[in-house]
Amino acid sequence: MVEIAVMGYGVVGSGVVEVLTNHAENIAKRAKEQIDIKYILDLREFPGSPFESKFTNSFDKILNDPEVKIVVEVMGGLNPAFDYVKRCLEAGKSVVTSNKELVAAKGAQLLKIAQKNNLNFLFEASVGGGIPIIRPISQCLAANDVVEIAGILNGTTNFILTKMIREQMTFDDTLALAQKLGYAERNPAADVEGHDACRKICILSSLAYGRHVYPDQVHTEGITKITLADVEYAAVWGGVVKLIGQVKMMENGKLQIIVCPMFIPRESQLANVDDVFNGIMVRGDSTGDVVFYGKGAGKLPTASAVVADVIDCVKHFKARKYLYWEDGSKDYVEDYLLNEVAMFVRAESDDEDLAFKNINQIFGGVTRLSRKKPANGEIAFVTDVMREKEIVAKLAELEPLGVNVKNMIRIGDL
Ligand SMILES: NC(=O)C1=CN([C@@H]2O[C@H](COP(=O)(O)OP(=O)(O)OC[C@H]3O[C@@H](n4cnc5c(N)ncnc54)[C@H](OP(=O)(O)O)[C@@H]3O)[C@@H](O)[C@H]2O)C=CC1
Ligand SMILES: N[C@@H](CC=O)C(=O)O
Repeated sequence: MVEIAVMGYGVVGSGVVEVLTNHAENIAKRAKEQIDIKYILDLREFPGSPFESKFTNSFDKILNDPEVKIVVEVMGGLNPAFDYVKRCLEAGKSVVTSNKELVAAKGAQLLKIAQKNNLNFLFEASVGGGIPIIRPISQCLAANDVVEIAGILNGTTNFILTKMIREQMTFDDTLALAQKLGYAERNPAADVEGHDACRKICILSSLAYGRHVYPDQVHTEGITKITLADVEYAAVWGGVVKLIGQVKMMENGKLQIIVCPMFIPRESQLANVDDVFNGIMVRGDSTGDVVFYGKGAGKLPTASAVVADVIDCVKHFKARKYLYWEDGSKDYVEDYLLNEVAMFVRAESDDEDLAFKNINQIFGGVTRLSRKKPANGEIAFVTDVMREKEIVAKLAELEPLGVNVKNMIRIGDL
């Protein structure tokens, strides 16, 4: 019998307890040991719960109980999660977490402590919810040099964009529904401002390239500026708008990494990834493109990934699973303004013909887009591929000529 503790009884934590309870027999067969939840840590009390006797609000009780060999951290956030996880590892307990904020900020440090103590620190659920992606990158694709990873990494924003496009639901109503369904972060700004997707691409990059990429090194934009006009222009252009996290290894050894909404062509494998689903494309030098698809958020899909890690810990008490990356460095990530990109631009002008005369002169030609029922003075176009800083400079030149930019969306080469 292996005793474990679950810290956090929210969406994911309650799912973990449910999966471990409902599938106890099969899980025991796969782990070759019975798994017992000895404690559930939460700030709240749950009177009448079938697990009432297991609840505690004392972390020390878990930390100081030598019978507890594995701790599942599903509280979220950095504090006190970092302190608790670090102390559990130092006390000889393996840790499983779904907390991407923690892994993206402190992964290298926690992996080092786990390695030093010959323990496991596993986080399959931290990227892609129920989709297996951490193991495939670290094990199944290990023979490849990873050329690029690009994906729809946030279920909430993909759900919002899908509902806005298909059902004309408002942003606020769709976000409220995503929260009710347990998809959104406790502070949903992390979803809609792109920080959650940023944390996930940082974890994937760190894993694929062996050095920590910190969230503040990644240029990140969310979906709050996307309007139905942009969605219509994407369709006219021949694609859809998706929030994408993308990383490529450059020849100079630096990473090109970004999180932002992109126009992606209808033929792209990611274009039809809708609702709460995530899609992650990993391009290996030997495999070519490998695409992972599934539910990226929600109670049971996420719990499934957490419990799989628990089983793996039980099976590997004496042999560490190899997950590791080194600390990062300041100059590891290329300035995003140096990236080569084509850009969709939506702007406003009093004189459309004059505006396009100036735009064509300054950009040396653009592709003009038009939609049915544009707003008064609305103009839209797609630039050729050039360094992003050149695009920004050219748009700045156009401003005094009466072209006021309303939104810019990168064209994804996916
Ligand atoms: N929801 C999802 O689909 C997914 C979530 N994740 C990640 O999993 C983690 C958990 O997410 P989720 O379950 O949705 O979050 P919830 O907010 O639903 O659950 C967190 C739980 O932890 C409890 N908690 C918070 N701080 C403490 C503390 N100091 N001591 C004890 N208990 C505490 C909370 O209690 P209280 O409510 O009383 O504050 C709450 O019950 C997050 O890191 C999230 O990013 C990952 C993949 C998918
Ligand atoms: N809020 C996240 C939850 C899973 O990681 C999302 O919507 O993807």
